[in-house]
This record gives sequence, structure tokens and C-alpha cells, in this order.
Amino acid sequence: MGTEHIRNFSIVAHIDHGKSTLADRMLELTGSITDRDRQEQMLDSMDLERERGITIKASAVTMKYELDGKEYMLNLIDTPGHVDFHYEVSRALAACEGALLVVDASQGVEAQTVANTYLAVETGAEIIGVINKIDLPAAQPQVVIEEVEHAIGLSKGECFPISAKSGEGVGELLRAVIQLLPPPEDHSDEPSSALIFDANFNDYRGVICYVKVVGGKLRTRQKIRLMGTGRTYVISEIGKFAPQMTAVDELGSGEVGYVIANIKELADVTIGDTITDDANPAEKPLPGYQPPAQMVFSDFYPGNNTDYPKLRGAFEKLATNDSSFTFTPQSSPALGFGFRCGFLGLLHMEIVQERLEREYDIDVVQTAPTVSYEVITKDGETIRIDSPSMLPDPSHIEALKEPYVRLEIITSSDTIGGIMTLAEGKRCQLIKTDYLSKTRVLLEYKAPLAEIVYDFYDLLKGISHGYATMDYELIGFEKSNLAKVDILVNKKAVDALSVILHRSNAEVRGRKLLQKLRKAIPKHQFEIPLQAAIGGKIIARETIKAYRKDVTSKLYGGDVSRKMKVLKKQKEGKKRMKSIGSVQIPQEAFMSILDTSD
Ligand SMILES: Nc1nc2c(ncn2[C@@H]2O[C@H](COP(=O)(O)OP(=O)(O)OP(=O)(O)O)[C@@H](O)[C@H]2O)c(=O)[nH]1
Repeated sequence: MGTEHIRNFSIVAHIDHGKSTLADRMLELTGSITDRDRQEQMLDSMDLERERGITIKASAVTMKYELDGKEYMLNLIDTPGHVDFHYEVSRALAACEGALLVVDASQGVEAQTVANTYLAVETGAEIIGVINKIDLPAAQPQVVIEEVEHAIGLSKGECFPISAKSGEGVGELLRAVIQLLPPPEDHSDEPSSALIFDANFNDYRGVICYVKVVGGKLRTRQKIRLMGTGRTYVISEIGKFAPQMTAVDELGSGEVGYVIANIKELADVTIGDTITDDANPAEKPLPGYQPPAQMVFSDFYPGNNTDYPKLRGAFEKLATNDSSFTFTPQSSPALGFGFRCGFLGLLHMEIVQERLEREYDIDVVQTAPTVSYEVITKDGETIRIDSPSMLPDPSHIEALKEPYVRLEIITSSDTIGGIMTLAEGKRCQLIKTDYLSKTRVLLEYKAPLAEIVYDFYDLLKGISHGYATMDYELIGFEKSNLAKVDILVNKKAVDALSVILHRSNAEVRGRKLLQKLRKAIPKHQFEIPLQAAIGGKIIARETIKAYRKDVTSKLYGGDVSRKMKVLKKQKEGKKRMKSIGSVQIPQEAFMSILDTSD
């Protein structure tokens, strides 16, 4: 059978514009789910995802739909909407010939909508515009269609107004998917080749690879080879998500499904790799795509040193389920043995932190996240560092480079002033201003990643009353006037607190950091000087006055058991602390750098 009856497509959108609701409605309309109440949104399968209302992992489902007496196979590949998970969007798009670009009719085009469109255009996917939530009183489908025309270049005939909630227009949209999106190319007479576009780990089944078959076919009991590693396996089960895992005998050219082949660890599979037949291999692997880049790094130390093996075990487990999370052993004179962890962004970091606390109950101290830097040494060597403590001695440094991004912000025109002030304060250079409509503007900046990765998004949301959206893409490393700022607590440099700052604001930021530390470190029985220094020169100082906090003094003697309870509570509160010399530093202090507000 050829491939004309197949359509592989993704739904891409800004967060909350209704991807999952639309996917759900499509599953319902095609009869793929009958028991509507079983799960609110079939595609968001992880608890954490549902709680946070975001989609973390791309999933794929196969639906059947009949049009003009012909049955079609529609493979829908879900994608996440948050900036941190950009690479997962390109990974999903690599398996598609088309994409539905969902835009909320009451919100309009957002920064991620534009960014996702670029990704779709790059992979050669055809795009259909979907104007969702037309049932809302605030919906302005006509205005939004014009924005889509202007920002994305789609014509009116390529935009479909729908309500994913009520189902209005979704039938027409399914027909458009068949009529407007191309089928996959037919390579059924070639040797087997399949693109692995995602993989996850299941305790009972081992590694499950999500694949799109391009050449020939894949069948059960076939001996396959992963072209990247050269390792061979035998397929034990092959199937489709319909939406439950449903085993089939084979997957043909153009089809999307899963492969289970006794692969023990997620680390054995590279997303983007090609599966081929071991006896009759494809000549060359299918084009892959950029592997995910870790954008922020942070050190995790066990609160109690004996917990080190437990922490390592937890990270190993976490990494089997999340190939974009990395960890390497690290040691700090101040904090002992721990791990340097790499994340796609801050949200990704928070998700890992939360899992660590929820699933493993390990008491950890975490250092403030930082971006990577490049050091050009006096010998002309370039070294990549992802922790201020890894910086070589200043006498060996010729220059420092920091990562820059292309930053796009979409906002309403009345908030431009505030946003420009914010961006200037963060060393961003305005590249262009583009009016999408009378009231909505796209601002493009060249920005240092370090300035926007922490609290920029929150500040932007604050200034724009929640309306502005942003997205960014790494463009490379550039020379910058940076300095390592050491933080001394009680005259002792604490490596885990040191930061790399731009010299133009090192003094101001250094002082703010000390002020935050002064509040975060509890008073001791002695006075504690706090100092910020660049290469031995003190640039700011603060003092924590001596005081002994007697938490039981308020209890007026009397009830001993109550007194004991309070003391116990205080002891527990102390758990997430590290002793540096004779000073107890709580977890919040290490994160003080994150908060650059006043
Ligand atoms: N009124 C109305 N609400 C909708 C419609 N479609 C989605 N919603 C609501 O919009 C919110 C976000 O929808 P989701 O489907 O979770 O959005 P999403 O794009 O999948 O979001 P992420 O998975 O977090 O990226 C939910 O509260 C939905 O109930 C619609 O057509 N009309």
C-alpha cells in the first residue's frame, strides 16, 4: 500500500492556546476515545504535567478518519509549548509533513507562535492556521487572522476558526488536514530506515522508541541496527498508540508508531538516530537534528554528605527518563562532594528539583543557576566553563565570552516603553520593532543569555500585566567585559556563591547580592562580615549583626511538649543548611543571585 492515505502532523502553539484540548477533541471525533471521562487530556500523560498544565514529552497517537469513502490514517504528534522545550518541537516536527499552528482568538499571535513557525518552516512542514477559542466572548477571529497573515504569512484560506472546547469547526479542520497537508513520501521499496523522534523508559517494558518509518518497513522479530551506535537488537513488539499501545505486525513507509527491542537504558538510544535492518542496512542515516543544548547549570550537594550515593542514584534514575538532563560529579571546598547538573532552562530545572523532592526525599543544597561561558586563555586555547568556580586564575585569562540570544517579545503597544527600559537595563540591543497590528508589536533584541534566563520573564510579565510573551534562540558566544565576583562570608571565600557579572553592573549587583544574603543568613552569636570582591579588591560589604534567636521565648515557659515541638521544628528548618566554617548558610542564600529585584 502507498502512503497517500497517511498524514503525519503536529500541533504547535503557545502555551495554553489549546493544543491538548484540540488533540482530545480530534481523538473523540475520530472515535479513538469513547469513554470521555476516563482522562481529561489523553496526550498529557505524566502527573506532573497535568498538575502544572504543561506538556513535557512529545507523544504520538494514530487516528482513523474517513473522507469521501476512503479511510485515512492520521498520526498526531504532540509538542510542548514552553521555551525550555524548544528542541522537542523540532524533534516532533522532523517526523511530520505538516503542522497545525494554534492561535488563541482572544490572545492573538504570541512569541512562541512565531518561533514555532520558524521551526516548522525550517523542517519543510506545511502549515495550517487554527484560530481557537472562537466561543469566547473576547474572541476576535478576524483580527487574529490578520495577525497570522502578517506575522506568519498564511492566507485566509489556510486559517480555520474553531472551538476546541465545543468541537465547532474541528470536523472541517480534520478534512483540511487531509486535503491541504501532503502525505509522506513513499520509500517502501528501499531498505528499512526509521527516525527515532522520541523515546521514554517504562519500568515494565524498558525503552520505548517513538519512530517514523521512512524506508521499507519495520516488523516484529526483525533484527535491527541503530546506525549511530552500531548496536543490534531484535524487535520484540511494534505498534501504534491508538491511543493505547496497540501491537501490530509491521509499520510501513510513512507510518508512525513505537518499537520495543529489549533496549535496557534510555542512554543507549539517541533521539534523531536511525533504525535500519541489520542484514540489509540503509546506505546512510536519515538527517537528524540539533541535539538539545543545556542552557543553565547548577550544582546540587547533599545536605548530609552520607547522602551522596543516594543523590547519585536519584540522578541516574531521573536521567533515564529525561535525556536532556545531565549530571557530572563536582566538588567544592566549601560544600564537599556533589553534582553539576545541566538543564534546558529554568522551568526544566524546577521540574527536576520537584521530582527530586517528591520522589526521592533527599535533602539537597543547590547553587544558583548559571549559563556557560567561554574562556580564551593566554595560550590561545578556548575552554567552555559552566560554573564560576571553574574559571582559571585571572592572570591566565585573555578574554571571556558569554552566550547571546536572539530574543523576540510580542506585546501590546502601550507597554513598549516599560519593556524597552527593562531590556536596556539587561544589556539588550534592540534590532527591530515590527507592528503586527495596530495594537500589537514584535520587538527583536540581541541579548546576553545570562541576563534573560533568570527573572526576565517574570519581570516582563509584571510590566505588561501578563500580556507580553517572549522566546529566544542561541546565536553564539561573544567577547564581553565580565568579571568573577567572589563572595566572602566571615572573611572566607565561598566558591559556591561566586558569580560571573558584567563589569558595568558588578558593583551594584554585588551589593544587592550581599543585601539578599544578609537577609537569608540567620543571625549568629557573633558578627558576620559579608564581602564581594573582584580579584582581591573588595567592591561591596555588609554585616550580619550578632544575635541569638530564642524561638521559645514567646512561649512563656509552661508547656514543655509545645516547647519541644517548636525546637524540633527549628531543627528541621535548619536541615537545608551548610556550615561554612562556623557560619550556617541556608539553601535560600545560595539562590539569592536569582532575585535581581530590589
Ligand atoms: N473557551 C475555550 N477554552 C478553551 C478552548 N480550547 C482550550 N480551552 C481552554 O484553554 C486552556 C488551555 O488549554 P490546553 O488544551 O491545556 O492548552 P495547551 O496549549 O495544550 O497547553 P500546554 O499543554 O500547557 O502547552 C484550558 O483551560 C482549556 O479548557 C476553546 O476552544 N474555548
